[in-house]
Amino acid sequence: MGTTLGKPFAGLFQEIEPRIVFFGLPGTGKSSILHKLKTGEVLSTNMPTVGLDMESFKYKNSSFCFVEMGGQYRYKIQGNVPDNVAVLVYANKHEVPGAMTAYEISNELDLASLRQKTWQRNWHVQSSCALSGDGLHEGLDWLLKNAERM
Ligand SMILES: Nc1nc2c(ncn2[C@@H]2O[C@H](COP(=O)(O)OP(=O)(O)OP(=O)(O)O)[C@@H](O)[C@H]2O)c(=O)[nH]1
Ligand SMILES: [Mg+2]
Repeated sequence: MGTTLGKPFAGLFQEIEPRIVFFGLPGTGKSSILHKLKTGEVLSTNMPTVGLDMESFKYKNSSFCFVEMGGQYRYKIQGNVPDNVAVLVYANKHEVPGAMTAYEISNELDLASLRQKTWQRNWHVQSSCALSGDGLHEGLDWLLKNAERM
């Protein structure tokens, strides 16, 4: 699943607070990731997100506002991601036996060639587990560092 970070980091939104669009296949753990980041707790419900949902929280003195797009097919969004955004891919459920590594996923998505074609769009794949919290803050750290450069 991917997140794109907009400006002040110029890009998807022209707002004071950075907004992050969070999308991915259904059931990949988007709501679980946001809940864990916001509360430190494991999300106890197992309900697909209807339409979209928004979660805001602070991390390292920065405010994050995530807009989760429900992953079910009927909520599928069309359109292109602008070039000048930071794109973080959470490779979630990494503790599940047989899960692809971050390296395998970046190969599968052919991120290296994408970086050459649109040099402004910076990508990163972060392995994560929304149950233990592994990798979640590392993803935010990457966003903070890379958004500042845009
Ligand atoms: N094993 C494992 N299960 C996870 C992980 N993250 C989420 N889950 C489980 O995956 C299921 C779906 O999680 P959600 O967070 O609702 O997934 P979602 O991407 O928000 O789904 P939609 O809103 O339908 O797009 C739940 O049963 C979660 O407990 C993880 O890192 N590891
Ligand atoms: Mg959800």
